[in-house]
Amino acid sequence: MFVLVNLKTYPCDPVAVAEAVRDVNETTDARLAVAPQAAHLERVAETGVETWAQHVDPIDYGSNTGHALAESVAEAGAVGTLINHSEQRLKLADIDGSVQAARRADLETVVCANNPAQIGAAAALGPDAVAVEPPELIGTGTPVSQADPDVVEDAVNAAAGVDSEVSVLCGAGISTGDDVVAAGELGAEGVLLASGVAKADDPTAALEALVDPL
Ligand SMILES: O=C[C@H](O)COP(=O)(O)O
Repeated sequence: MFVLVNLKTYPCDPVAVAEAVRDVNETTDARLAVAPQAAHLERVAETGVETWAQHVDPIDYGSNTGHALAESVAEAGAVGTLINHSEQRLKLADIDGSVQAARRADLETVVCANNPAQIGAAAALGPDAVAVEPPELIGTGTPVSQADPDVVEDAVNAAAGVDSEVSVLCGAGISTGDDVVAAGELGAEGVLLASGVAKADDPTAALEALVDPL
């Protein structure tokens, strides 16, 4: 299972969480990675953890003030990027452009979507993976894999119907090992989570509990 920890803009210490993700990754067969804010990418990548960006824009080098250029994100140490997170929604054409920009910079891609129909559309753009996240469950601690299993299964089927090479993650409310196991049983190859680790008093303990049953 792929466990991708998004730090959003939570007021956590990004390096401390990155070190926890790096260390717990050494103890498990699961693949763990962390997605800090753009301003923290370099410091996080220096810990040796697998580092992801939270977003890249559909742009090339040039006059694009305030945008995230895929090449710069890669130079800062990211090996992958989220695209179209529920908190950073893009138009379809811009999702396509961001996937292409990420590919140009050799960044792995996870395109997020609200529901199975959007997952099918996202999969058609050729990302490495898609992540289904019902917005109403994000940050609630109510896990999508248990509260809304149909949305995960339907997303897995929607992606498979478009491109069987695109793997499916699920996210929203995932915070325990049981939630991750449930996601796997529904066909997800990974989970995207944030508050369960970024807001934990002890991120290492939270991560250990997440991967314990895997
Ligand atoms: O990127 C992560 C997702 O939005 C899930 O967030 P959450 O684990 O706090 O529900």
